[in-house]
Amino acid sequence: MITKKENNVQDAINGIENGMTIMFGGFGLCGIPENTIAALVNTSISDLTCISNNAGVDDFGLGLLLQKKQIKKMISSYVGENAEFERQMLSGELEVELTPQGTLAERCRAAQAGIPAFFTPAGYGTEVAEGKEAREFNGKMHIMEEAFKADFAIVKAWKGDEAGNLIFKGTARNFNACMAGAGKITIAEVEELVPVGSLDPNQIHIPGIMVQRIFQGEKFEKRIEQRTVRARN
Ligand SMILES: CC(=O)CC(=O)O
Repeated sequence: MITKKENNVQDAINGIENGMTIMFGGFGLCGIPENTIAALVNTSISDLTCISNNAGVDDFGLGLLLQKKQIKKMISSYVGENAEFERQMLSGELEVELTPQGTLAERCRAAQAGIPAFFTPAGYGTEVAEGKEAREFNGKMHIMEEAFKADFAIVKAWKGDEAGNLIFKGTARNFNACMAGAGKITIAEVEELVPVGSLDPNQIHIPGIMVQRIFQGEKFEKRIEQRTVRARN
């Protein structure tokens, strides 16, 4: 059996370089690959294009990479809770491509499944449709969206084994499930890395073939409450 286990996060991120396109799983502050993000923050890697549902908050998630100005472009759906993101976008320092949330998910899933493009009605007649092929299906206009092309996909799971099989917990499944296998190399950080054979095959959400590198994260924060409070204020 080929082991995909990396001994630490530094080994897991080997090969990530300036200017690359990287997908990050997570929704809200749930299921964020935070150990990998922390390791990237400790490098001088810059000019990244990040594909992620959100841009984190000021002190968590992709917000940490934004603070260090390591991101050149964000492709996201929901970006409303990060002051530094807003500042960089309005000043023109950061390129931003906003995309409907379902389209974002499907562009990941298409990349995962090897489907080059698909048609969706979301965004037709808006700025999102600019420059895209439009076609009518069943009396309704659709636009063509292309699968993402990412150098790395970085996901967070609850449990995984050395063959890369993954189990997510609760809502942390979110974008992690459609991003696993959607980059040239998928890195999975897990709360618990277990020997092959110890996961119940019926519980596995992502088969190991989608994952090239796996490691056990050292520290996972519980941040849901903090963001709920911020959002209300
Ligand atoms: C509302 C959302 O789309 C959640 C997020 O911040 O990812």
